[in-house]
Amino acid sequence: MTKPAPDSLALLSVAEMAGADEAAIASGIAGFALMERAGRAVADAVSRRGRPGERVLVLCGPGKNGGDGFVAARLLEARGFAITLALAGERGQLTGDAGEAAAGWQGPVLAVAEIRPEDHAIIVDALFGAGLNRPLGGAVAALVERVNASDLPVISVDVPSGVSGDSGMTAGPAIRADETVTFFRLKPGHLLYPGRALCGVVTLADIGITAEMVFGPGKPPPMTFSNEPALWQGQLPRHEAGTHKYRRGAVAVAAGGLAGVGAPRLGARAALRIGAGLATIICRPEALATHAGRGPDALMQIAAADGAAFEAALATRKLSALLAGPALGLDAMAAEVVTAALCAKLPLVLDADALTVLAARSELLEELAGRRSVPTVLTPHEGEFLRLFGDRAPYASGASRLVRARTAATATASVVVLKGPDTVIAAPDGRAAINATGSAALATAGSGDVLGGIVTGLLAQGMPAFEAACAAVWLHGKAGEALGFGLIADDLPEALPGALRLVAG
Ligand SMILES: NC(=O)C1=CN([C@@H]2O[C@H](COP(=O)(O)OP(=O)(O)OC[C@H]3O[C@@H](n4cnc5c(N)ncnc54)[C@H](O)[C@@H]3O)[C@@H](O)[C@H]2O)[C@@H](O)CC1
Ligand SMILES: Nc1ncnc2c1ncn2[C@@H]1O[C@H](COP(=O)(O)OP(=O)(O)O)[C@@H](O)[C@H]1O
Ligand SMILES: [K+]
Repeated sequence: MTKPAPDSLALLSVAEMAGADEAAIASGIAGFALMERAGRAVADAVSRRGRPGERVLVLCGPGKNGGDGFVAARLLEARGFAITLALAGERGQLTGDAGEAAAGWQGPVLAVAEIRPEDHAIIVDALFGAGLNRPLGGAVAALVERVNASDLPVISVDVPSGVSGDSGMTAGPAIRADETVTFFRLKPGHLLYPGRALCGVVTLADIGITAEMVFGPGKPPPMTFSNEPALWQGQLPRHEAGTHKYRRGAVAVAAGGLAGVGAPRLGARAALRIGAGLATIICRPEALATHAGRGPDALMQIAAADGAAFEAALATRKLSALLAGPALGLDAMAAEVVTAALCAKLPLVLDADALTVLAARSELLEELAGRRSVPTVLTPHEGEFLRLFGDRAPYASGASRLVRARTAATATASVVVLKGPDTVIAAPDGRAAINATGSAALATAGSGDVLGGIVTGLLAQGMPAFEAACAAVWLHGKAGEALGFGLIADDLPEALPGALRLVAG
């Protein structure tokens, strides 16, 4: 039995956050007390950026997000800030806790159409949060455009107005914040683009909701996480002094012909760097001499002329995991290799050409992967995902990356790594993690081949598939961060020892 994932890394959907609020209220905290603390956290964020006497514009919406804004306005005025407060909607609309918060504000309430953001030093965006249910329109949309054009510091309450907390997506205009103050736990929309970029710095505030209230005994465990080491660090491979190379795991990488000797080698090199004991390239006969003439010398190579020879090669190498895809090719032999790989009883990573070979045949993948008793990991980027699963519901590119990755993982009984600046890792059991390491420096040829090799190397060492994929994505990102711009994919495997030191126990 593995330890459950730490709830501190949980990302809560909007509905789960509403449940957390209810759980807190059921345990005896008044809803208004939560709002009071939320408003105070926002006021504190403003106080850290500004000085008393400065003009602060507080934009309030008609729901509880607006309620937080009214509380912040009251506290900031008491601290000596000069407040302009505008309300999107009618004061009479504000009910419950938000009504109580509005009643505590003694100052004038202006209409949004009258507001000139540029007359202020700081803007608080408390227009819409978890309750956003349609695109911003009318006077509010126009105000949002004026706020964004003002270039003034904006602090958003919970999420930038116009951003979905569940998906990070926008369906119309949205606030571009410098800081977003949110409560208890982050939401997926804080980590998924474009939400992540629109949030600015995210500040997580304690408003009195405790983990015990929300995740205590009898409550469903969280299923969505921020990809941090605490999620998988305990499952990283550990090797005792007496180990030997086969115990550290033997990786094979299925390669193509002469046209693509680089990509599989990047994968194999990464597998060795992450700790696999051996790595062998299985290539077409015409590429064997070229592979043999290239470094590193630790790599081995054998030739296979057809699918049967490939299967035979898999059987002779005491293998622990297989990577198929980088520069595999798209011909009939590549298709045979992919089928053989899916039928072999070996933990498997399918990337690049292997995913394209299966393009628009996701039902074949579902059938073959569904029969496997050992882990399968798919590592598509957006283009490969689209080719494989198409653009229809529930995979349509208009749907959240989190939903699409999860749906694909369940359908294919595989761990799906949907790559991008906000890579999503999803397991067939419903768990998912969103990654935040890395930078645009990783958007370079061969970077994904290295990632495939890292996952394979961790699988070869016996790490469970979801944790292996999460660890690989995080470490790949850290290797990219350490190298920065100027990196090429060849550098990434060499930066893995440094990234590993960050998490070595
Ligand atoms: N107990 C709680 O639930 C807590 C909630 N808090 C705050 O409460 C917020 C959620 O409050 P609500 O559920 O009231 O939701 P919101 O305040 O986000 O929005 C509510 C209202 O806006 C309307 N609306 C949605 N999209 C619109 C659009 N595009 N144009 C015009 N109107 C639109 C909705 O119909 C609804 O009436 C959180 O984001 C957070 O800021 C905090 O006070 C902390 C405690
Ligand atoms: N802007 C970005 N920020 C962070 N990581 C990125 C960014 N763009 C790409 N990456 C990462 O770089 C890798 C690129 O992989 P892939 O698209 O398969 O490239 P290739 O096929 O050239 O190897 C993925 O791990 C992806 O998550
Ligand atoms: K907001």
